[in-house]
Amino acid sequence: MLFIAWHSVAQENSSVSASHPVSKNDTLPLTSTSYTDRTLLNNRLFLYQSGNEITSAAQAIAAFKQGQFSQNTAGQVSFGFTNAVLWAVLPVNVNTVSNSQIGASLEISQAADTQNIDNKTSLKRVIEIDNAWLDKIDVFFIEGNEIVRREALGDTEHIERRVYNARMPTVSYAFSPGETFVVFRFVSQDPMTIPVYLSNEQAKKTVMLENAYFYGFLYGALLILLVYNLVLFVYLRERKYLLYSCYLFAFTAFNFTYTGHGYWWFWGAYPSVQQWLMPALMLCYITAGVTFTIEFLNTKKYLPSLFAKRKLIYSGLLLLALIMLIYGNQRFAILAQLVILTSLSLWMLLIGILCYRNGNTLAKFFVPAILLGTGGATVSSLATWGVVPYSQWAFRGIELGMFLEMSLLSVSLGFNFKEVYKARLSAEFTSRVDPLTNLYNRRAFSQLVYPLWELGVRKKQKLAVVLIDLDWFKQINDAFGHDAGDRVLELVAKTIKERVRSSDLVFRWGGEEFLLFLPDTSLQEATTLAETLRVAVEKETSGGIAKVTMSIGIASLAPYHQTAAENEESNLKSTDKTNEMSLHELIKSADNALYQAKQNGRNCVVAA
Ligand SMILES: Nc1nc2c(ncn2[C@@H]2O[C@H](COP(=O)(O)OP(=O)(O)OP(=O)(O)O)[C@@H](O)[C@H]2O)c(=O)[nH]1
Repeated sequence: MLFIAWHSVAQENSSVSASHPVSKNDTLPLTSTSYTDRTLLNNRLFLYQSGNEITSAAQAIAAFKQGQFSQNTAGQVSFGFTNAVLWAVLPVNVNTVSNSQIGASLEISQAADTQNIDNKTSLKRVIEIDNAWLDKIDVFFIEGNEIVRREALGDTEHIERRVYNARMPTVSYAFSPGETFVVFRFVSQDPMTIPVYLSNEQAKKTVMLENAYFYGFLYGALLILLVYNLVLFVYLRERKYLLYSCYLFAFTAFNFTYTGHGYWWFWGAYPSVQQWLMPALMLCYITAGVTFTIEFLNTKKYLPSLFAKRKLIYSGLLLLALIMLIYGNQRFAILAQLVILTSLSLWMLLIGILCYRNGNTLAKFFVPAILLGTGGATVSSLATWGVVPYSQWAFRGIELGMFLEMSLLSVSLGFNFKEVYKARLSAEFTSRVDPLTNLYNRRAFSQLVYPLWELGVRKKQKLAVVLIDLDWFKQINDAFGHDAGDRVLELVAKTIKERVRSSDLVFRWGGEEFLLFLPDTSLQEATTLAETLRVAVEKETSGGIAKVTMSIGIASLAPYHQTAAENEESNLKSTDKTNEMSLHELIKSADNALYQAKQNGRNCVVAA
């Protein structure tokens, strides 16, 4: 049936000449129990790399049988950047007769692995090429002299051409008893890393499940970090968080291109998109990395020379994008950007170190984070180039490294959040406090007093306002200097603050004027306190720079007995304007009393 299905496709290639039989040792002996686990097959492949003379699978098999292919005994996985076509042959032998052991294992009862086609028992296996970015992958299955099946698995093909639904190019085949040649033809402008795996269906499913967990965890974590940082951006309005989210997003999108998730899930129906998305998203990732580094490390402050040149850097990236577009060669684009990607990591590292040396505490997270990311990416690149032995974990180095990098950067942004929060609290505090006397300033008045005022009025409590003005203070300044005047003001503030209740609010109301807001205090109690303060300040200052006396005016809110209707109305309008007016009037009244105290010869207390 497979033969019929693919016969028409294979017409041009269908005659295979067999001049020299292949030695038995060269073939892959396949039994129902062999190669069930996922096995890297590269050392069983025969390779032909000497040029582009071979143009069809038939020619490839002929050349193979003439001994023009050489066995990949080193198990080579990486073939670098090459425009050349790479042909590979995998000879497979399902032996049912001569070997009793093999024959015995070929029972129909091994239903998962065997299949009965035309009364012949076949062995079903899955061939997987563990690289999602290869442009063209043609796989031919040749039995006898016939090409019985051909699959086109590269990412320049429409995804619907793939019969096997998997992220990586995969084909499932039932090998008939006897000899089958699997011929591969690879073409790509990207780095040619070609790990070929053989397994049974179950093992393939297990690997897919493992990958689903791995990428589920990776993308889940990246998504959480992205949302977390977006929320922080909305809350804190700090561009750092937005840029970090963009950096995360750019990495994830770029990752989608080379892991094959993008092709598998999104743009498989538009294969030409994939070819340009890879360099385009790599460029986005680089730009996001540069912008994030400049902002995150606050280079404006810690490395101003770099900050001044940032436009030059962005222009360089734009120029690169233009050259790539005009040059129009994906291979060039990928190569150029791989060079820049490596430079980017080293650049980020260098900027991190310089900013750290210039005192940026955030850089102490940034440097190890970039080291982790770069380390992972380097391992992956080296595995891609074949410098370190290929393994799935080496291939995933970039993702693991980036995950660690992103996590560490998130920790540092959390740390930054704490710093920003502390700075904000301190800014809020300083904006409400007078730096000379450490008393509340006038700005803090409405924030602190109105709620207490509203509550006091509502609960019909006693409230008092005390206005204090130092006498002849100008003379102290004139006689001893402004600094000496400041010391006196500090001493007066301290003396007052030490003698009031913690529930009382003390404000520096003007230059040498203080206001005390005393909740739950009657006029009588406020007068007693004012008298105490007047005496204390005179006493405390008499031994210092200059003796200071104070004039004090007091006003109080006698419990304001509202009628039931008024009460209900003020309950409804808790921010009733009349309350504000009343407070204003109360202060005015204290001010009048203070004026009276000045008129009475100063150094006295007058209650309104
Ligand atoms: N050293 C110092 N002086 C201040 C400060 N704020 C206001 N002053 C001074 O306080 C003085 C207030 O002078 P006046 O308003 O004439 O009042 P006065 O000399 O205290 O006289 P009376 O209030 O009438 O008793 C001015 O000389 C201001 O310069 C300050 O923060 N430090």
